[in-house]
Amino acid sequence: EPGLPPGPPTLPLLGNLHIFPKKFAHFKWVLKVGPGTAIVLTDAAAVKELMDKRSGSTADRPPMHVADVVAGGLNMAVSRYSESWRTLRKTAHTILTPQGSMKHLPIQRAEASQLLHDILCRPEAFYTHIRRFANSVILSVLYGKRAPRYETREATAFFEAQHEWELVLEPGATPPIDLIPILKYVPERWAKWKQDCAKTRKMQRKLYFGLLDEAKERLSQGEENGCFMEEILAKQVELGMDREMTGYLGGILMEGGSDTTSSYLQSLILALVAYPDAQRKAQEEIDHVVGSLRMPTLEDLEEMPYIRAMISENHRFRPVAPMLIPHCALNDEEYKGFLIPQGCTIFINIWGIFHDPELYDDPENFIPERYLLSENGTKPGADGSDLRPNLPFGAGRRLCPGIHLAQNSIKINAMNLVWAFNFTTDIDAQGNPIVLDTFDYQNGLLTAPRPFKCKITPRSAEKVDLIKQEFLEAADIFSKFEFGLSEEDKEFVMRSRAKC
Ligand code: HEM
Repeated sequence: EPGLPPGPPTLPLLGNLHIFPKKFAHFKWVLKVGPGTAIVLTDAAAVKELMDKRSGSTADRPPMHVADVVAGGLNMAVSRYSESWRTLRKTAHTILTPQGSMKHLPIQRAEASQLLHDILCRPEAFYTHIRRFANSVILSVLYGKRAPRYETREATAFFEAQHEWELVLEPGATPPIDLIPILKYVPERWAKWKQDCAKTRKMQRKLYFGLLDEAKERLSQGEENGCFMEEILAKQVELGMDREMTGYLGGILMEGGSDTTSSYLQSLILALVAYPDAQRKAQEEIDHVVGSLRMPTLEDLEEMPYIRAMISENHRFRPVAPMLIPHCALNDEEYKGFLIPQGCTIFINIWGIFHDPELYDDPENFIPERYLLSENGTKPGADGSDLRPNLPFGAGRRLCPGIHLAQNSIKINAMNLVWAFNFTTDIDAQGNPIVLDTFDYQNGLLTAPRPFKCKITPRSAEKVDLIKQEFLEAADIFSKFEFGLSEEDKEFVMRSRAKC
């Protein structure tokens, strides 16, 4: 089409939907998605100009009928640029400020100490320990109620609801309703997608509103513990938040905060195993700054440039959301002579940017040192001025509102893990090393490494003692978040403490 950037030829109706990459995408130009146009930005200068500077024009999301059916348009991450989105977003910001997020540091640290302890007890289950950690932190921060086990009722209900939701969202899972709106009117008995949406809606509502009501109940009983929902409930009218919005805000923050944080940490472990030199350097640094007689604290990170570089490198190497979440143009925009038409979908291909050999030396390898050379890790002579450290968290007005909370979790755990353990290649039943494939990732908007095997061993007896001690001391903090635990949960809590 005249004025649009160059793109591949299109098929009638479905446009380029058939070639839309399901795997890690690394592509540049325009795709036609149905009758609408989709533009992929793989250029930091374009992201800065169009997504950051002209964010007022590019902060919409593409229409998504299934999201309206499942969450009544109140799922903040995919909802249109609307009055209700602004209210949800403003409410999230009032609580998730840098200071607000620091308020939750004690429970984040306590949960991080359980993560170390869980890994110590059952290293082979590290992958689900991490998932539990991330979910329990966000449950505690939002609703004041933790999940001591991966199998704890709320954690399971969340993972199951999330799984259904992801199935609904998977490309090809639903007919192209947003392109052919008449499909909306097919009766439910002939439209499996409608049944799937109804099921997802039911599961999400049961969990989100159930947790909200429990927090409300505890508040009325004078059992508050400073969680996010208590603050919202106290200011509900002033914030313009009704019950529906409050329920769905909790839901999206849980969705946004759970598997993203765990994906990051799972990728970090994958990288540490695959790049033993980087692991060794991080360990040397932390041993020098922290030693074996105490656990690391957030303040220590200031003295650990290598570990800070490793954290940035992990975001670059395996970004959790390689294409962010698609944006949509509210107005026609022009960029370098090309038209970005109103209503077009905009993918921000940060994967492509982060793996651009023009910007990075040897981009396909995990090399923390690059972030010691320049703030954005770019190679000598390359212009990195259009990049910014929080690019993995999104762009413009859609920038991740959970960024401060997420960064605290990442920092604490990155330090803890390299301080506590050696991560090495495991061997299979025949005694051969299990070589990890650092490309073996789950597909989707959000990605995570598929479960993988590695060997995790504590680095010293002193460290084992410190982990146990810190975990025992965390019991006090946990007790404020342990409500309505099942018998199995209680037994696990007792048993794991006794094991110390
Ligand atoms: C490693 C951790 C995390 C990463 C890498 C991450 C990344 C992202 C990205 C890339 C987006 C899309 C931004 C865009 O479209 O431009 C996003 C949106 C969002 N994130 Fe996060 N996130 C993380 C953790 C969290 C946490 C802990 C929370 C909640 C406390 C959260 C809540 C959200 C929400 C609600 C949105 C939707 C915002 C909107 O559309 O207005 N995220 N995140």
